[in-house]
Amino acid sequence: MGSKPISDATNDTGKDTQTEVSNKESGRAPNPEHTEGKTKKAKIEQTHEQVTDDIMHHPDLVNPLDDTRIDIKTPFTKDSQRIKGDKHKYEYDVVVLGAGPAGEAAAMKLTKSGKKVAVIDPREQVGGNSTHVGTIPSKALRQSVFNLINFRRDPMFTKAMEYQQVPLNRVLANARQVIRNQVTTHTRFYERNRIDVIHGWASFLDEHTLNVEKDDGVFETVTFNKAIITVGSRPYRPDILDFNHPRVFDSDKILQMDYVVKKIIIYGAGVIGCEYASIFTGLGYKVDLINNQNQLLSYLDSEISDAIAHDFRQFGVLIRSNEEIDHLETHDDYVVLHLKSGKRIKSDAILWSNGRSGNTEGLNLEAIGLEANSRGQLKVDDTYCTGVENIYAAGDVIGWPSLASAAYDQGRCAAAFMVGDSDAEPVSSVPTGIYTIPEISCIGKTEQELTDEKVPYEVGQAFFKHLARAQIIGERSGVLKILFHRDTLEILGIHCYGNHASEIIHIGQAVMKCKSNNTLEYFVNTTFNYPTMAEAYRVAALNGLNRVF
Ligand SMILES: Cc1cc2nc3c(=O)[nH]c(=O)nc-3n(C[C@H](O)[C@H](O)[C@H](O)COP(=O)(O)OP(=O)(O)OC[C@H]3O[C@@H](n4cnc5c(N)ncnc54)[C@H](O)[C@@H]3O)c2cc1C
Ligand SMILES: NC(=O)c1ccc[n+]([C@@H]2O[C@H](COP(=O)([O-])OP(=O)(O)OC[C@H]3O[C@@H](n4cnc5c(N)ncnc54)[C@H](O)[C@@H]3O)[C@@H](O)[C@H]2O)c1
Repeated sequence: MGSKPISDATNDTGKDTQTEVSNKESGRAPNPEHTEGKTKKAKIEQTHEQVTDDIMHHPDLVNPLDDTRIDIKTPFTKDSQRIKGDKHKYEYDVVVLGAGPAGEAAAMKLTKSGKKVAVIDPREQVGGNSTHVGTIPSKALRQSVFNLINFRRDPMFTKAMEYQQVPLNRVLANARQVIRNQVTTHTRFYERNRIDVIHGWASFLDEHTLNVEKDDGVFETVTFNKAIITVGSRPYRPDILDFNHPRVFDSDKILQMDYVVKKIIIYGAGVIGCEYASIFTGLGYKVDLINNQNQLLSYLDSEISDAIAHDFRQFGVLIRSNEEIDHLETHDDYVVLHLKSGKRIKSDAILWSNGRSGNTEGLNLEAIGLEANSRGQLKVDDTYCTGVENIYAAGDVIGWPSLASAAYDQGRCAAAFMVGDSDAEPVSSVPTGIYTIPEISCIGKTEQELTDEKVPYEVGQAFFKHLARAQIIGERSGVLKILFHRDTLEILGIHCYGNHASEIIHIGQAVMKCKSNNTLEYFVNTTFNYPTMAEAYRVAALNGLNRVF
């Protein structure tokens, strides 16, 4: 049965979140195949008739001046070839479950490889949790808050502007617009690539059949030769908390917060907890950040972890380390968090940000002989194949690293393995990009790891406050650290703290990827634009070389 799990109420359909943009609002006709399937099929058939065997032309390329079709010289899979697909008795060559980044990348790779593809998702819009409740709204919200902070800091405006707290859902106005734009862009990708998007909850009937439950309670079956499960994840909700209470939030529900608070508890100091700590302090809230461990984001380079903890304290975050929830007391206008250590914290609201679970329980995995782990995640091999040979999985539903960036690449790779690409490689190295204020980004090894492995490394540092560009744009804190082998000068790790860190890291990543040229000398022997933030690499490289004797 493809019934929606009750605990998913706010997560996966996203219908009751205010970030969901209706088709009406976005000005786009609803896509569902169940309402327009016949018309679309007719259109596709018409296009096939227009494709003659001797001329290769793309049906989407039309000369804007005279409306004639533009011939293309390179080989192109004609629709007539594409929709015939592989030789089998099923409706689709491949069905993709979930239209988030992993599902989209898989679908695009498959359709470009000549497969007939359908994507199933219960949301009315494509984009997945990433676009509707995860990456996109949180990053757009962060940008609005970042702008607000800079606005308040600028002496030209501070006198004129009486600072007031603004409810979160008002600050989200910009995020809603970004979501609309993203949905429009991605909807076009599916349309242009002639991928059928079916709206409904998918669950397995057997290894080649899905049951799809539509909004109106109508069920439909879809048959497929192969499938990719990219159903993503949702916030983990422990039974001891009542998420229906208006003062208890998770990272999905927080986007609906429509009242102003003075103080908020964030339980869980992972990436989501830390990013929201920045957002809330930027809005002027007092934050109690409850960390189960003794260090913030303990997998980071410890200097960077110390730096973010220091800046959080400066901005009014009270970090409470090594704490664990006992229970939560809820009242109409406040909550009290009771910790196992005996502490009690009173606050206007609580944001629970302690982990996520894979969306597998509604999939009826038993019907295909698969089982998810205790976090709802699926196990896959190096080709993203599950234990069932025609069923693959990618993105958050397989666990590591649970990032939109990696989900997209995993989806594309899973599809590449599925179609037998000889150069396909699983995703193995992913940079960290944490959008706190300031940002954090890293790639490669940390000092602690290199010390444990007894690698003779050295450190080169550049502090943003000394860079001309940073001074011009008003960056006060930030550092770029390059860790390199003191004998070979090979770059082993790059750690960046400061605004634009998530962009800056990619310069170093590119050099590290060039195996034979991966040395610190690249940054010394290359002229950088001036003034730029990228200049930090040259400054850090020279700083590091001065330590080598
Ligand atoms: C607050 C927050 C901030 C984040 N920030 C970042 C960031 O800055 N950078 C980054 O890289 N990552 C970030 N992430 C992580 C990122 O959002 C996820 O890694 C990404 O969404 C995973 O993509 P996915 O394709 O696996 O699944 P999702 O985006 O979760 O999409 C899965 C889709 O599957 C659908 N689905 C579920 N069940 C079914 C079913 N039975 N049948 C059909 N469809 C189904 C869902 O409706 C959903 O649309 C953030 C996450 C959160 C929560
Ligand atoms: N900028 C970014 O890249 C970004 C931003 C936000 C979120 N994310 C992704 O979202 C994911 C969730 O982040 P988070 O901060 O909520 O948590 P997290 O994954 O960092 O974990 C927080 C804590 O919850 C525990 N936990 C995780 N899943 C659990 C489950 N199902 N049941 C019980 N405990 C569980 C973990 O062991 C950990 O102690 C992360 O994997 C992160 O990669 C990324």
